[in-house]
Amino acid sequence: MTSSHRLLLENAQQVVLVCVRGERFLTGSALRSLAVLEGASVVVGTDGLIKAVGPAAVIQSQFSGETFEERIDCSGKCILPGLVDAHTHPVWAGERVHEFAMKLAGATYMDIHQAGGGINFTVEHTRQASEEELFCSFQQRLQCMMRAGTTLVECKSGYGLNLETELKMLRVIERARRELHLSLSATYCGAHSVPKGKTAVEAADDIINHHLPRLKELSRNGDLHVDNIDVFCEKGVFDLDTTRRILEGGKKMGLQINFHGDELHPMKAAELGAELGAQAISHLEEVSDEGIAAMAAARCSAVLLPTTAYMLRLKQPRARKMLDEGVIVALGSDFNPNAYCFSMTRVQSSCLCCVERLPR
Ligand SMILES: N=CN[C@@H](CCC(=O)O)C(=O)O
Ligand SMILES: [Zn+2]
Repeated sequence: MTSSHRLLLENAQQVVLVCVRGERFLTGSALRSLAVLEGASVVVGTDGLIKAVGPAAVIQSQFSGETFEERIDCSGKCILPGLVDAHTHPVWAGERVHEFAMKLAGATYMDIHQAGGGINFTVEHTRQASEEELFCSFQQRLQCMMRAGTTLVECKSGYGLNLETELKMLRVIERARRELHLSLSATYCGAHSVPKGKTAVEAADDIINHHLPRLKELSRNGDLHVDNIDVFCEKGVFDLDTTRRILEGGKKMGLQINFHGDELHPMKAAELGAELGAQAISHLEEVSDEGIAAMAAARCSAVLLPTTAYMLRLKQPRARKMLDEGVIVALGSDFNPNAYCFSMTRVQSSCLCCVERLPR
């Protein structure tokens, strides 16, 4: 009996597989020899999963007599895996274009933040927005990302800070996970900023005593799927101690640690993340040498955000040093109202600024 498949991508000049031995990541010198097949075909099954990849002649004989809903002649073309955007803040209301003028006039990210703008401005607008309104703008943003080649997006909450709005944002992400054709990783980021009227310690207590237990309950019932916990560990936001308490609380309920660290000031966030078994730490413009070594040993991924460093006029993260030390390096667009970039190919080309050339 002949079986039917969704798609045959035939005879591509190149198929980029990245790795062929089931590796979850490549580090160090392995990054110099990506797996690339010349003259190859790909078969996609009716479930949307890849059924076979191999030399065009082999695939042709293996699948002769079988039917495909669609066949695409890929001669002269290159097939790439979908791009992964490992850090975004895509659910929000309230444009912040006025901040660009402030930055051009010399204000730093923290000047705007401390004057009540930045994240605080977005929090006020996001609290007022309806769930439907947030979903519609989020959906449009995800479509722009998909058009730019992204197929998996890490999406953070963090513009609510109170439980009610954090849950509203997570429900919007949950709905997109169920309704849209791309993969999402959901991150609870209730410690994105210290809410007005609270100290960082009070905000941390509220998260640990109220937010996390409610998230646990909703996850247990299958109402929400949250994968990661995040904190903005930064001078004037959450210091190392409050960051540790919040991350440990999240880890205890089964969330992966994936947080903002060592962005504007050296905080020893990388050292903390390595100690806590973090899955990933983002930014790292100010990471120490010891932090890099600790991340490499702990197999903790560095999520670099070169377009943000460019837009905020920060120094670029030391990607070459991280790669040479064996750190797992990933990239993110950091899409947010202050860093409006949908495209991972744009991020990749900006990253050339933070990776010095390899010696030949
Ligand atoms: N640094 C903290 N969070 C975001 C910015 C969010 C915002 O400015 O709204 C970042 O990763 O760059
Ligand atoms: Zn961020």
